[in-house]
Amino acid sequence: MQQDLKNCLVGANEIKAKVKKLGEQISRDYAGKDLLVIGILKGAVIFMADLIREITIPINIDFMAVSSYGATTESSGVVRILKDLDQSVENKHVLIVEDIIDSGLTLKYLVEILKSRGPASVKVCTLLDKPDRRKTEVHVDYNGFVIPDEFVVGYGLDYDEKYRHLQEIYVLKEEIYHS
Ligand SMILES: O=P(O)(O)OC[C@H]1O[C@H](OP(=O)(O)OP(=O)(O)O)[C@H](O)[C@@H]1O
Ligand code: HPA
Ligand SMILES: [Mg+2]
Repeated sequence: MQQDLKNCLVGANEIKAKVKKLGEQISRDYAGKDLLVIGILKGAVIFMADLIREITIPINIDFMAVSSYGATTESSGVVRILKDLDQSVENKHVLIVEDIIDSGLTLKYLVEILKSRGPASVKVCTLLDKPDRRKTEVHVDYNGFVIPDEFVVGYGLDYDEKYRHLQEIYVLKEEIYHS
């Protein structure tokens, strides 16, 4: 496992401090509003669990599962909904929580779908942003870390469903996905 990783990009303490800051910001911005926080499975599961515990206002949570990466480091471009929300977003303020925005294709698809369902607003919170790889323009409201164009794993992020449980964010060695 350790031998598959090139270097640690974001350490556990740095993540913790950033998540706390994002939680505080979200709590301030949505005070007095009806907020539904939507975690995008599976990648966002760890970030979502930590983030919502730093939010100090009442919220509801729900999850959607979508997938466009399999055993690859490039988006297939086809975003599939594997699990939809359990509730309506009509007239609710919606905050999408993602682990990473890379090509932007997943987020663009999600924002379009959710906006078509009549929410009061749709905003986006991501832990990681890899702007060099964008294939489509997307707006991000809350952003943890801007990262370089490298494939990363850990803290929810996978390669071929592995490494999600790592506490920190690592760059994956290229030989792992080129072999
Ligand atoms: O900006 P993009 O290029 O669309 O990439 C970002 C998306 O890719 C990953 O999901 P993935 O399809 O790997 O599913 P997973 O969360 O279950 O790993 C990640 O969790 C984001 O949802
Ligand atoms: O760098 C990444 N790592 C893991 N999953 C991802 N999905 C898009 N980009 C990435
Ligand atoms: Mg993935």
